[in-house]
Amino acid sequence: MPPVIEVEGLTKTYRSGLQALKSVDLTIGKGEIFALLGPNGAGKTTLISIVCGIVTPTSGEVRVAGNDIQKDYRKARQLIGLVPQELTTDAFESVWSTVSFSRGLFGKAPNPGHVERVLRDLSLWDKKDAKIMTLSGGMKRRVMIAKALSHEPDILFLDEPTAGVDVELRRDMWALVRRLRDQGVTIILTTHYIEEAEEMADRVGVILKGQLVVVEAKSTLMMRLGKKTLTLQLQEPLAVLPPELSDWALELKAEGQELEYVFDTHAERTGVPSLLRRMSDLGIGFKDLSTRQSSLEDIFVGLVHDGREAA
Ligand SMILES: Nc1ncnc2c1ncn2[C@@H]1O[C@H](COP(=O)(O)OP(=O)(O)OP(=O)(O)O)[C@@H](O)[C@H]1O
Repeated sequence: MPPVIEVEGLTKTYRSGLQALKSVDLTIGKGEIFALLGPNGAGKTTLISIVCGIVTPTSGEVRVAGNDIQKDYRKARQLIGLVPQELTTDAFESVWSTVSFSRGLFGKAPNPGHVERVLRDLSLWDKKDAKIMTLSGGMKRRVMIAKALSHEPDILFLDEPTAGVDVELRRDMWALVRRLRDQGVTIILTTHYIEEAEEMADRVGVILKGQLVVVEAKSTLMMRLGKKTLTLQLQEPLAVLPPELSDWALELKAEGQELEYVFDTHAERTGVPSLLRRMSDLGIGFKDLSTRQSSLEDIFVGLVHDGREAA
């Protein structure tokens, strides 16, 4: 996959003195769906705003399809569609004219066929003559996406695309993102919703306090950091954990009826067979057992927690 976005040693210190990005390195390949995850204030918007040329970096380099975002700004910017977090559309314009106008801003010749396709893809076709101010919040968000796609960008940035939207729109957006990817568009989305990254992304980057702490293929991230939880449903409830089981990280749940053991699937010894043997020796029987792979959410919570502890 040839690189389409290259970020090297990127830092941003706002005038207030706040360091929002601390030497970020990141390469994104053509046609990837990349999710940038992080809590509020981590630096996600700052990072994408720099790549889109809205915020000036303090130091470092960013290239978009080989074009330096400062020296070759117009070339770089033309390749990018940005759907910002906030809705900023002209209330009095119609959907059709605002989307067509956006295309013109990038110096592209009118192409009513393309605008129609975009509006149809976003279920906006029957609203094409409606004034923006008469649309619902979800529809306005669709218009923002239509604007970002109006000039046929190779790269689409979605800054928290589904914050505050209903389930239906979220599903539509996911479907749209997949279609765009199939057409070869590279997609970078920022999100707080782990489920969004888990559902959509090929790779995930986690940003904490301006530092990109992890960049991994989603599947690798889940495997590398993934833990499994073993739940044993006990035949007889336990009031307390027997001291003989203190070698295992166990927790009693469901009023003593369940025993939960979290283990690392990649550890040389998971501790599961020895735990079961010891329980049998102690006469602690179980009716049923199940295991659950930790989700990206568990991983993320763990990372945020570790990040806070390290800070
Ligand atoms: N124009 C600005 N001037 C000063 N500080 C800013 C400015 N914009 C953002 N910041 C600060 O930079 C840090 C990173 O903000 P940023 O918006 O990039 O985070 P984010 O990860 O996108 O957060 P959120 O998920 O809340 O959108 C925050 O501490 C924020 O307050």
